[in-house]
Amino acid sequence: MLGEEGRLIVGFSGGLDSSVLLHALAQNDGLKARLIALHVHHGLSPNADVWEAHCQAVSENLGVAFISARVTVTGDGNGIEQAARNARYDVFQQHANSHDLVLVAHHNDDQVETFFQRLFRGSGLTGLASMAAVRPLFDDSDVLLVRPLLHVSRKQLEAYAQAQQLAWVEDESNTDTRYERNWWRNELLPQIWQRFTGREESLKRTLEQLQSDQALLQELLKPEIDACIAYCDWPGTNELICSIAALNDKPKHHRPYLLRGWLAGCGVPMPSAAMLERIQREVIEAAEDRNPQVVLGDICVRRYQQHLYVTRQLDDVTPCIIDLGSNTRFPWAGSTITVTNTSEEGLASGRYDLIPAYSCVGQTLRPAGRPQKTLKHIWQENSIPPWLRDRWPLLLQDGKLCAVVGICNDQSVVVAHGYAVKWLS
Ligand SMILES: Nc1ncnc2c1ncn2[C@@H]1O[C@H](COP(=O)(O)OP(=O)(O)OP(=O)(O)O)[C@@H](O)[C@H]1O
Repeated sequence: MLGEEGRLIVGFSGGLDSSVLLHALAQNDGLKARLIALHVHHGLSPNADVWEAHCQAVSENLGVAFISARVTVTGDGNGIEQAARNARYDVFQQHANSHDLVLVAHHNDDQVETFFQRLFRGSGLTGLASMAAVRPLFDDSDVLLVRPLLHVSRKQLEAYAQAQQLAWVEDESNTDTRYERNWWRNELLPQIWQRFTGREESLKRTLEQLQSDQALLQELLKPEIDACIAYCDWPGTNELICSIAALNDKPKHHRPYLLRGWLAGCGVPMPSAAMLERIQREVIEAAEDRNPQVVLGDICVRRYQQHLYVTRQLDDVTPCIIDLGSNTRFPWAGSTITVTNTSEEGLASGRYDLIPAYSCVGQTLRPAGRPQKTLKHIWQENSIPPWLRDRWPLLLQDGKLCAVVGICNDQSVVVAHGYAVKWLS
């Protein structure tokens, strides 16, 4: 899989698994020159600095390039595990390019733990198929994440580490059974294997079968999913939207699979059957005149003009004064507004109030050569989705509405050399 220019970036925690992976790869001189040990310092453990120093020392001993990246992670319980994983994968993405492979040291015992965790979450085929040996780092990423040790057991890794006299760090949280994975690992799976001695191979085969069933299903569904998907560029909105007409065109029993495929493309990991059912009943089938929505964790699925959208929670906005003559970028509702000089007609430089539309009730605006417009007209004419209307940024000069950012300017403020204003997502 590795092209001539590619590097092998190993996610190196300093634990047993990634220590074995890094050591084994470094035994090959050809690969060693292309190896990078990438450590993510999550700052969650009081020992985080010690682990980082350990990883650096091991890498140097092996003669492997080492990078450490510090991240800030917040949350609690299982939430913090997910937040740490997300932060880690963002770091992997930042350090890799499309020629590189990112390697992590998940092994067969991890795979089995993942399977049982998902079984008790009511996952379907996609979830139960557990971790893929190779997949894109993110759905829209051109970097591959590879798990070369997925068929190797923890016992085999321990045997290798002992034979090679490797030193590794133990994450003290690994014994904390408040974390779901640790409970499976330390409490239940040992009992299962004691009762079903030698059955690891059967479970391995089951998982392989589930993976190939899943791959086949994805291949067969891809053309149908592609037919349902369109692109949009609203701020705070995932760029993939789903056409309800296209969805309804497909057999009813295909629709949950198509919704799942669309949501996976939006980076929403494995929604449950109950969530898909709610999207169908409360959003797709809601009355015509409604603006239905279903909240799933920190995202929201909405309907607008016969399309389904995934939106983030939009940040609050505070009115501010901006100077178009000097500044060019302003944070807004988790987005950024850019104001650029243009030779086309635009706004005169000077000081403006930038306010969200909800605090500008009743104002009207007259685009050049057109009749007076209310904000409602402007939203409708430009198909602005309802959830963005209240937060849309408006520019006021001396208390008078002069521009709906990125959409239109009032004729009174148009000058020959001005500024174009754009709301970036
Ligand atoms: N701090 C870290 N820095 C770099 N890579 C890491 C770090 N922690 C974990 N990894 C990589 O991820 C692999 C899996 O680690 P771990 O099982 O702790 O992570 P996880 O993403 O929480 O996995 P799971 O999905 O199995 O819970 C490790 O073998 C290692 O390759």
